[in-house]
Amino acid sequence: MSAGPARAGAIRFRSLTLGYDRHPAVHHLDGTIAAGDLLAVVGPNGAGKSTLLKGIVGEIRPLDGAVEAETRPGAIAYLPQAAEIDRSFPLSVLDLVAMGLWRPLGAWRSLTRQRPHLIDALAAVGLTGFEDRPIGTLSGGQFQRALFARLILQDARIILLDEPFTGIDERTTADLLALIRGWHREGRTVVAALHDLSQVRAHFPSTLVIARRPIAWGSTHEVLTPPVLARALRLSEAWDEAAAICRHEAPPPTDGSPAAETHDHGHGHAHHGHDHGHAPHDHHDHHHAHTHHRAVS
Ligand SMILES: Nc1ncnc2c1ncn2[C@@H]1O[C@H](COP(=O)(O)OP(=O)(O)OP(=O)(O)O)[C@@H](O)[C@H]1O
Repeated sequence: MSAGPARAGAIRFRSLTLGYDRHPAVHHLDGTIAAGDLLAVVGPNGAGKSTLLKGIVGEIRPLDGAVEAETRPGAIAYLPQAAEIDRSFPLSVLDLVAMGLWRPLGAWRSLTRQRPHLIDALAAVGLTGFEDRPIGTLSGGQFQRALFARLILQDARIILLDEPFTGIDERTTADLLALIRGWHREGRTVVAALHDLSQVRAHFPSTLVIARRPIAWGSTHEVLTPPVLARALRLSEAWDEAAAICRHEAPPPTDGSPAAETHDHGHGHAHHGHDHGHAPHDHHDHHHAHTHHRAVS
């Protein structure tokens, strides 16, 4: 891990602890996602994968430590889990995809000149001719394609995907994986929370295994081993939801260094809410010592 500010496209964690209502959900994560990495985040249900992505994009603020990434508006694109996206809003496919241009253009600028880009993005996801369809009439796979078209237009250097293939048909999954590989070839940083380990092995060169805390981080073939997965499951099952105590671990290797499991070193310390003293969703608390920190590269 380098000592300077996070390089453009890189994401650095400094003893990061994230949580809700003062209960930590991800503990003491240290390390750097290298610019241009294609990283899978895997772990049992409730392991903190979604929480980590929300912490990176700044939707929730650290209880402790920091995330450092590029601060330029639009530098990070984030696709939440399908369940978190409201499809009942009366938007056309074109309107939905055009939202990807809000950052570069502003919400109310004319899209007329951008229409060719929108049409190209729809073609890239196999939705040519769907421009005027209300989003509520799309199948799950078609809706996910439209969201990927929006990501194309966002043109972000860092792309975060939360379970992008859950409930999605095989053909759509294959097409969207091809888009992700294209983003990787373009040098973008892609981080995806995933649960299909064979998919991870086939398409993602690096993997971070978490179970509320980092278990292993490195090249996928070194990380996705039976002992690591068994340990993640064991720790996850043993997790006490009510606990406000965590154990600090040695940081896992990052940036392509050989994978290794992380180990407890018995340094338990308190994570009581009053030690941190702020509501995680209060984005206006400028006085708190542990604000979400996104360093300019
Ligand atoms: N908005 C919230 N408020 C309170 N607790 C939450 C909230 N969102 C998540 N949690 C809790 O944080 C922990 C981590 O959840 P998270 O959704 O990050 O896990 P995950 O690995 O993405 O799980 P899954 O694979 O089931 O989606 C869980 O105990 C969950 O109940």
